[in-house]
Amino acid sequence: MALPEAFIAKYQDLLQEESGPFFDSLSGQVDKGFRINPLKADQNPVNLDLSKPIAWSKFGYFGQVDGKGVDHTTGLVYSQEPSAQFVAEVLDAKPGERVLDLAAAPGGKSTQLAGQMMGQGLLWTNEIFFGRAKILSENIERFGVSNAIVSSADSKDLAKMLPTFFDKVLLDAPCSGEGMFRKDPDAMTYWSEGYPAECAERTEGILDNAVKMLKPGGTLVCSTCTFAPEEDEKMMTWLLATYPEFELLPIDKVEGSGIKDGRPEWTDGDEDIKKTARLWPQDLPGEGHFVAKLRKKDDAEMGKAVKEAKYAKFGSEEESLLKDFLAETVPGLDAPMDRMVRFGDRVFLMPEGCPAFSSTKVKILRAGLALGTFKKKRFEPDHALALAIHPEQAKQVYALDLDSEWASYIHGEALTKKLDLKKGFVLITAGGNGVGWAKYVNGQLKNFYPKGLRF
Ligand SMILES: C[S@@+](CC[C@H](N)C(=O)[O-])C[C@H]1O[C@@H](n2cnc3c(N)ncnc32)[C@H](O)[C@@H]1O
Repeated sequence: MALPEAFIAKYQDLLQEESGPFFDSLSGQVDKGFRINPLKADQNPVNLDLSKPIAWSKFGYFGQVDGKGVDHTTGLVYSQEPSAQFVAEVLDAKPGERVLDLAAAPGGKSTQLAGQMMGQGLLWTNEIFFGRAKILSENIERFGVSNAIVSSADSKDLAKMLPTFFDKVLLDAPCSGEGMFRKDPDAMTYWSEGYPAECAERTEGILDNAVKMLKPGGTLVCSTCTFAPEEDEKMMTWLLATYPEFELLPIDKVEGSGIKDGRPEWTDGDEDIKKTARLWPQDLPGEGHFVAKLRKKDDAEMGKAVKEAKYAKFGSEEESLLKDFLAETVPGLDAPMDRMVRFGDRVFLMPEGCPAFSSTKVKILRAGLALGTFKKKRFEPDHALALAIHPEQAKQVYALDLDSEWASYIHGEALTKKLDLKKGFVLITAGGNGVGWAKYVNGQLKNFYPKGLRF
């Protein structure tokens, strides 16, 4: 791998005698990782080995996921580079909190935060580019997240809509990506000597909006996957000088992990910057990352109050259709009528304390848990519901035989089988977790696995 000459010169100068091991590590092997999803009922993977845990990630392991295997398809695992798994651990979202992931696609950190929140509270996950937001939304669905709003918006429009709304905000900034040179050599083609400064300018603009959405007393985590001080330590120095209501918080570097302090000498020399964290590929089995944790002081200004969403009541015919569906298909689901809302023909179970969607500039791709769709005199379950519930919440369940039935189900085929089931919807499971729906009719399980996902 030929590193850009200006990159070599820059890090020889910054790292001095450490630069040898640093450059050597960039031609070393890439360590792959994944996380187990604590939202799922059965947390024992079918095909993955859990013998190599990642020290800094509660549900993280070293290993490579098969993107077409049972573990990935049921949302039991999320494939994520080991160092990247440290970021959400630092934010440490709690059940019941309001959490924003501002630059979230494809969803590595958002799915990890969702696992910390265990379905309680509100996870707002945003991506500026609509195409990437769609991928984020699919990953949120596969992971079985029921309390997320997925949006596509510029941070300035989101900040107008949600001032001082969140307990915790993550900005995983779009950066110069130097930390990914080894994993993704294409990242080098975008790089030039001036690129980190350009990225830093963009990040300042995003941070101007991120800080507005955080409550007084709230926590902000900023991360990058670059080594560039312009986007890391210097960015934090800029933030603290521009927003004096913020202070740095120390990060637990997990003894023995190889995670290092930030470098005061690469910014204004203030020793406080050591509270930030650097993950270097020469020090640990992972790619390059930077993480900073900050607190907005309690006496910081509050923004204008954000209105809570109000939902229209269902007509009596629709309400009874919906109630019958829930009783006959997912009797174990806690779905109060006052949190259900209809968008077109689809019905969603909204997260608690959801704000009103008051800006047309903020496009909402997913709101809470999609329950299903009204079809004339019927109600059909949504694929998202199969991934979000545990098998014991469903009235009828059929566990696929992984050797003889998995491939045909995922391919969209019906299964002909005499089963002790009533006519109606059946949750199909694989490896102990929901993977989709089927309808049992006349000794046949009609396949409801979405056409766009079949393989
Ligand atoms: C480092 S990536 C996020 C990775 C993600 N957090 C994860 O863990 O999967 C940064 C994201 O910022 C988005 N982005 C680019 N320009 C942006 C801008 N001006 N404002 C907000 N986000 C932006 C990129 O499209 C990209 O998805």
